[in-house]
Amino acid sequence: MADQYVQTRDGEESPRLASLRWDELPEGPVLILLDQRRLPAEEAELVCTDVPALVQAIRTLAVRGAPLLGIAGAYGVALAAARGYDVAEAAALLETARPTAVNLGYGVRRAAGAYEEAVGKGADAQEAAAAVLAVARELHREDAEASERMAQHGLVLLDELLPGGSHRILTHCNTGRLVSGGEGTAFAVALAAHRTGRLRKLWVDETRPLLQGARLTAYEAARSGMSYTLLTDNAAGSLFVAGEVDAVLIGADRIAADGSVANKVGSYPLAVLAKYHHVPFIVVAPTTTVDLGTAHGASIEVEQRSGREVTEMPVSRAAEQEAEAGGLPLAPLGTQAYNPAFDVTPPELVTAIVTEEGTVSPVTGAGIAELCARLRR
Ligand SMILES: CSC[C@H]1O[C@H](OP(=O)(O)O)[C@H](O)[C@@H]1O
Repeated sequence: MADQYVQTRDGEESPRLASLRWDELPEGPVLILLDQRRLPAEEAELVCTDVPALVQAIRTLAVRGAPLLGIAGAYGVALAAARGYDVAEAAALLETARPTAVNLGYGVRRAAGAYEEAVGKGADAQEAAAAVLAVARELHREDAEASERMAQHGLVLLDELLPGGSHRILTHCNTGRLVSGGEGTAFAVALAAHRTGRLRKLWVDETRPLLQGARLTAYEAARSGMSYTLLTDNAAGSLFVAGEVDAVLIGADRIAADGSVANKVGSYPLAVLAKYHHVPFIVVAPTTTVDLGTAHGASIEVEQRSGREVTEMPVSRAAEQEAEAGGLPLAPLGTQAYNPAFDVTPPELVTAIVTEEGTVSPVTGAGIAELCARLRR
């Protein structure tokens, strides 16, 4: 499917696009991805028939976003099992495709564990593959349910923090349906506010260099009929000065045990601005993003990406030409660029962390631990 992007009629939500789906074709099982590199100009699908193709899709952000990476990783293990590839090898490849989002490793290990358990109980290859697919589908469903619960917890928090019920929310990167089994994380809260008449404006940071905000969040906001305005990342400060931001809502890729939050680069400066201007800075993430095994934010590995993402503007071209061709130069040839994909916000700058299990505020290690303890009850 390569439909041209359609503008949503005001007030109507366009049908939900599946960011990822499993299918059984005559030639075998496949994982079909909505290629997020081509949005918003083109709703193109990417059909993955093996794990290397899925790893490449993850590395190039054809499929992206912490919760969806966990789901994609689990389906990748299911694809390996269903096609008779070495599952342990596939899991190792998938788990290391991108380093920062903890969800990826969680989804892969949960699926690979189901395979090992099935084989250990005497399952044959087909039965073991079915067990893995069942876990991938369970993870997909759990994330959709988590998304709904985060939206409700987020609405309650906004009502508490912002009486009056007409919110101007600034968001960064993309945290909607395109990164989730459901309606997303931070964007799901904004969507719930929109649906209940509480959203006055969604301010959308473009999110350089890959423009997840301009290309994806604006696309999702348009399809949802929201009132939204795009801004360059460096314009956010003047919005705070103008008193135009009631709250910041962002997602997360990894939350350390002390409450430090790794998220798309540019999140930390927003947290500092929010603190200075006494604006709530709210992180929305499922508990699959919490990593008690990482004690502090300083221990989170921040993915460093190619400088070409900064020095070149991708030029839309047929997917098969994507790999070798360069983009439109934005800097002199040979310019070196610093391109961390994420930054880390310390807990003292975070007003609250909203998860499907409830909200942690103030954000402390003890609060994070208590939240995770609820999971084990
Ligand atoms: C729902 S959290 C999504 C999270 O993932 C994004 O990173 P990327 O686009 O590189 O996968 C960004 O950090 C978002 O907050």
